[in-house]
Amino acid sequence: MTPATQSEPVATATGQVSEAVLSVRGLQAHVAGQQVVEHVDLDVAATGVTALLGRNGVGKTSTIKAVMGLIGRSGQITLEGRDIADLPTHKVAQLGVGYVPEDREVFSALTVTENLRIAERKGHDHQYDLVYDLFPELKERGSQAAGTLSGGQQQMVSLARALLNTNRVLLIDEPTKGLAPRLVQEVGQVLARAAEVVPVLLVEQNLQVVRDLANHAVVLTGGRSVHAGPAAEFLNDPDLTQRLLGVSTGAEGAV
Ligand SMILES: Nc1ncnc2c1ncn2[C@@H]1O[C@H](COP(=O)(O)OP(=O)(O)OP(=O)(O)O)[C@@H](O)[C@H]1O
Repeated sequence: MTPATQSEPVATATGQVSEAVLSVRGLQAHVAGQQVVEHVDLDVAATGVTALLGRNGVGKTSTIKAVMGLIGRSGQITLEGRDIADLPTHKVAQLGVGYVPEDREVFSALTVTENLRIAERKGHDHQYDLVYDLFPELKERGSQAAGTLSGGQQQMVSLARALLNTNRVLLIDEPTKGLAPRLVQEVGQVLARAAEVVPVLLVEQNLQVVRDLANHAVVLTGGRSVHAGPAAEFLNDPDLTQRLLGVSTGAEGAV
């Protein structure tokens, strides 16, 4: 008998991923009466990291917020084939869509441990072993007020809160923003380990981090998805990155 083979996500001719945990089609979203997402199609691959890229203000954060139901949206959003486009945020989270917001949103006055406790989702297993294995420092600093942590440490708390619950997919918005190079590397390593247990949609401006982590890339311009395909292929095309991101990336190793 032929052993069963694990199927790998394969990019189709249109650049979409044939095996996706989360799929978005024709997404539109509004903030303060303004249409900030015009037409986004994207697939988050069932394994590894899918990067959501684009220049400032093209709608990356708004796309993620729209998936979470945090801003008004229309279009198709499916999680493992289930329609979640009309669900409120708490239901989307309950179904296993984890969200790590750009501004980290830790509760400053609460301790690190309290920040984790408050993130425990009802009806889910809570993976404290995984979290403390990834972030030993958070155990050591359990009784410290989160507001007194450094930016990098607060980012760890934010990631840990999402990883605590068993997610089907994690949406992570600019986790390395404003961090010193050493911390960028540290966060990158944590993300790599996180992506071994849960597929990730990652908004990230640091293209070296994208190069290190992402298998697939979706690129937005002006609220629209305009490119999807293998991340390495995209990053190795200096003309395309210049046109879509405004930066020219070179061959392997040079971002
Ligand atoms: N609360 C708001 N009120 C008005 N306009 C907003 C608001 N939030 C976002 N926008 C606008 O929506 C557009 C998309 O913003 P969004 O934050 O989604 O882009 P982004 O690609 O994530 O940008 P960045 O990379 O700078 O974080 C921008 O033009 C932004 O100015």
